Amino acid sequence: MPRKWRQSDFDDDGYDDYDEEDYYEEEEYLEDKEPTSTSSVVPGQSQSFTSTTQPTATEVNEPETEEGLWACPVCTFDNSLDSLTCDICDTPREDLSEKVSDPSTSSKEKVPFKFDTPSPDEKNLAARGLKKSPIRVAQSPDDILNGARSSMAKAGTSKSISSAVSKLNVPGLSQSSGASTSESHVGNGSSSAPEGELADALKQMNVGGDYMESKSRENADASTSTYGLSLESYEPEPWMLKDANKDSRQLLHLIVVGHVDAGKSTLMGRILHLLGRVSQKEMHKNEKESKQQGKGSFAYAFVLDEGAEERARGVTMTVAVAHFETPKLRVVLLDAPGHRDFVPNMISGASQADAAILVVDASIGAFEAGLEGEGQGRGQTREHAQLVRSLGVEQLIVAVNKLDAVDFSKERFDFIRGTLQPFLKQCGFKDGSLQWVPVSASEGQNLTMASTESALKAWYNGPCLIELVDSLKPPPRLVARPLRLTIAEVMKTRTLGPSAFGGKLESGAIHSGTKVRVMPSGEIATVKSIELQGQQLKTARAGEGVDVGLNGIDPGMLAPGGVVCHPDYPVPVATRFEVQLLTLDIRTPILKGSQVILHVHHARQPARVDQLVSLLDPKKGTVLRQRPRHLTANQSAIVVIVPDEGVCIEKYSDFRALGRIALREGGKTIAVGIVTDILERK
Ligand SMILES: Nc1nc2c(ncn2[C@@H]2O[C@H](COP(=O)(O)OP(=O)(O)OP(=O)(O)O)[C@@H](O)[C@H]2O)c(=O)[nH]1
Repeated sequence: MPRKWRQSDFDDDGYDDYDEEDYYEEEEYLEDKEPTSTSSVVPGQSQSFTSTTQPTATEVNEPETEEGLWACPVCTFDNSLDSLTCDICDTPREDLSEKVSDPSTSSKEKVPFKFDTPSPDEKNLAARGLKKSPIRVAQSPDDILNGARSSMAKAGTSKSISSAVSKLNVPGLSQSSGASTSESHVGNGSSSAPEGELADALKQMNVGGDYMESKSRENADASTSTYGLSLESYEPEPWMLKDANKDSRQLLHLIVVGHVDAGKSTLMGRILHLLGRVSQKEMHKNEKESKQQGKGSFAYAFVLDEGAEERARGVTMTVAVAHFETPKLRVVLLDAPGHRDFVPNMISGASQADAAILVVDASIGAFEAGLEGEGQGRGQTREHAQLVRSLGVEQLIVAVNKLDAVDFSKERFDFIRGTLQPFLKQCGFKDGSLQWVPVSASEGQNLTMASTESALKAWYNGPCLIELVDSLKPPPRLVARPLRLTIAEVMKTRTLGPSAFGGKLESGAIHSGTKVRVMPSGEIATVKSIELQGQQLKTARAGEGVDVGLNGIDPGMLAPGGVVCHPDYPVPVATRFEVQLLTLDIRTPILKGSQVILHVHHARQPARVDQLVSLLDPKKGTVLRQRPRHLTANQSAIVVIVPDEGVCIEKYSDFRALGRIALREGGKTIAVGIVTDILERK
């Protein structure tokens, strides 16, 4: 029933020297702020969960504003009226926007690096937009479509749709209006204010020589894209928005991460079984096979661990994909491998995720091994938490598993929570986006209904795991942006044909017959058919994970890490780009010329650190030093990366999902970062 991504299983850069220490021990560079809202689930209340699997079109998310709250125009978070800026992304409150300083006179310092907070250029954009026009985000998808239709009727052109959409300022739907959100800002030209801001910041840094030369070269290139059109000129077609809100359930990609053997697959296998997504026959088969292999306790894990080697070793190696539904959500479940050898596969899965469950093993010694680590398989609780946050996941459920092994002890649960919470906050998870739940996967306790175990009931009457999942909020979907469909795996099936792939629509939409450009090759192809869980779809929109068959292209042109795009608005294939990095707990300094493995969405390839541009104060973001000689642990810096081959990448401020990177070396993640500029492209 679950699907496996068929990427190469092992990281190719060796693992034996993996070493873990406390990250961020000295410098808390990620600020903690207390958000104002938490789970909407009523403690103790059980809900029914269906397991229907009919694929439907993606909905457009609908930000709502509740009384006594103000909705952030950028991230849609509902803030208390006491907050002058958004608790999530720091955007100033609308009615205070007049007080936002003019970007042209604002400080040219780089702000502290925080994932998913606006970059300096995003902040300026938001500030300008807020000044120009009040932003209303509480529009329903129907309103959006009606507005778009009436605009269209008046003008009789598809152009009106984009202007109607941009007027509505719905995150993910707005185009290039001044009031656009960080996600909807689509400029890449050198003339844009953010670009000027960056150049000014770089001048302030007094960066000279070849670096500035290549910057100005890029600025000249950037005014027109590879195929002659700037992203700002993009207009969505009517079919992209039609029926976009057909399904009342919103789509959520949920990744399950955690240290090896924490019980991730067992937990998810058990949940799928309880929700009726695994037949009795299949379960009997799993029980029989696990017993035969002397691994009786892995019967539920075998629901997701389908590979022969995975079953023989009792270790998840690739990301398994399964689906289930809750009252509010259609959940795409991504079961990630916990073993350190398969972290690259976990990164690939995390780059698609909207939210995560971090599974922690409560057994004595096992929790400690996941966090601090001794011996071979150490510290993936730590590494996974950092990676999912750095890859854009904000909402995290911590499932404290195997509580049966510690007699459902409240003290043990409290100890784990007390130990892990400060670290997760340092990683950038806000208190309000963190939820904790005690569970036992093997005993089936507190998963889809309240626990029946008296030792647990004695001290816990909060929501069960699936209720917490139901309370997660899917992000806005970028339906009205140019198509970006990342390729996760390449396949060949009877129905999809020889040139087929599975991947996620990060933006835009496709239907059969759509012409697309496959990057990095630049080849044009036609969409033959689209499938979701083996069933044909006419249209797929941003947020969907689908399988797509193409006509008119050689299968050799498709590879994981590629991106299928609108023919006129292809993703840049960068050969040199600038990133704002955070180094992790590294023992070997990063030098100019250091060789690394670059990970971005599903792409991974060797790369070189070409320049160390500046070292930043991790708290203030101000430049501490230009051209540092090396980078050590827990530092923030601007660096230039040169991949061995061109890589499909976007500026973080243009398309977040394609602008987050991780650098690994020697089997260890050494730095995470965001793309701030593309300096050279193919
Ligand atoms: N006592 C106890 N054992 C559990 C529980 N959940 C899982 N296990 C056991 O833990 C072992 C590992 O479980 P898996 O589900 O394979 O763990 P995993 O985290 O998916 O492993 P990887 O994906 O390989 O990292 C198996 O023997 C399970 O039976 C639990 O709630 N209680």
